[in-house]
Amino acid sequence: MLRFSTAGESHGESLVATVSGMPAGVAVDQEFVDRELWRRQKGYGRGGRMRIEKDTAHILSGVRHGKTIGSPIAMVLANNDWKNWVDILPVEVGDATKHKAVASPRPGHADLAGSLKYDFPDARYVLERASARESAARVAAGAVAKMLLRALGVEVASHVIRVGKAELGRAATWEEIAALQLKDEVLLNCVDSEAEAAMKAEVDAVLRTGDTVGGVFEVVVHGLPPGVGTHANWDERMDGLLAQAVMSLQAVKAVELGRGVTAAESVGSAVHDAIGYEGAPEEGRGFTKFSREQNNAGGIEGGISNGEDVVVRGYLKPISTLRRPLGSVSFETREPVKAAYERSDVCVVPAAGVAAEAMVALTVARLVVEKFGGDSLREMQRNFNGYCEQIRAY
Ligand SMILES: Cc1cc2nc3c(=O)[nH]c(=O)nc-3n(C[C@H](O)[C@H](O)[C@H](O)COP(=O)(O)O)c2cc1C
Ligand SMILES: C=C(O[C@@H]1CC(C(=O)O)=C[C@@H](OP(=O)(O)O)[C@H]1O)C(=O)O
Repeated sequence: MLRFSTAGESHGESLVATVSGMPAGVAVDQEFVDRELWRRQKGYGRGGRMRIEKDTAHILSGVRHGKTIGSPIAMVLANNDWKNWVDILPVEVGDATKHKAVASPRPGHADLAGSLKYDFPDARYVLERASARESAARVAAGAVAKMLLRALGVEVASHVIRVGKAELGRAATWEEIAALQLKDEVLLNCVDSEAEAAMKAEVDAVLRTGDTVGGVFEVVVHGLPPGVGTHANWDERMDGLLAQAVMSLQAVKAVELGRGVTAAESVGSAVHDAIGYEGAPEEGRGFTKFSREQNNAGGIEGGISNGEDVVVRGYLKPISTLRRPLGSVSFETREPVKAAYERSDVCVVPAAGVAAEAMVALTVARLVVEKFGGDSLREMQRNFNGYCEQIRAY
């Protein structure tokens, strides 16, 4: 089984990611991993921390001469900011000001719920791990999953379709989304420059007023054959697994598959994707002779991939750290105070999209490993190609 986990606090020495269950023989491209990490750091609206960090994954194990060897892959990502925090982090309980204590919890962050749960006098202990700094480690792990998927012809990419009230307002093609990932400048990771300018204006507005803004990203998986995931058990359905994976990202508050949200207010005949035969789909890899003219299902029916692009949207709430903070209560005096403010992002939709690509890639890779098996990539490719041949002949 393909599994991954992360460790590390935002201002601790390093983040760690481990990935196990990868077949042997997958080429690991360090440049690709670091470019994925670079993409997660970008986007208009990020705070000062992104000028301090330059993320790179140091691979410690599981790779030899540039290829996976079937053993767990461990990666370390240094936190450059750590050196500015070494005297601060070993917190002595009680001295709030000296130790960057966060003693007036921020509504929307993990501060209050986490302090209550773990019996901490100071939310610093909680927010260090709650911080989306952790998503950098997920992106390193996701890059490895992407390299496995790529070896089978499956690609994962994302774009931004809403920031605040500004939206893309049209469907983007796979080619447009794929081309975005190659750009050397990232503004809001939107395929349309006019919509992107409107999104930038949303960020500028909150920058002026000391507020924050959320939005929606879309992750697309291209080239996945039908038959990955299963309807047979609730916890093996691809839709459920993707929803959990993307929802687990910091600040994501809703996940949509295909046109799931608008489908709820439409009639069936307007939603479902009629099935044709002998017409190769315009997009996709033409795995079978069955075709669809539209993809409202988002590439999944019955928890099983149907051969169309898998389309997952993540809805982000606005960032909770506000320059003009909401009301809170002091942990020390229990008096009403303004919530804590510290350096913060104001818009992270493009970065969250990149982190969600990683989560989607890891989820799809896990299901692909389960379906096609194999201890080496060669064995897996043989199984994969044999299955593709079988469904072509269906
Ligand atoms: C890429 C990324 C960067 C983030 N940066 C910040 C930030 O600078 N300040 C902040 O308050 N929240 C930030 N967040 C969101 C918090 O981490 C998140 O709201 C918090 O951990 C509570 O979790 P929840 O929103 O999922 O309930 C960021 C989220 C992502 C995905
Ligand atoms: C460090 C990252 O994002 C951080 C996520 C984050 C939060 O509360 O989630 C708060 C901020 O941390 P800091 O106070 O150190 O600036 C962000 O910068 C990152 O994305 O790599």
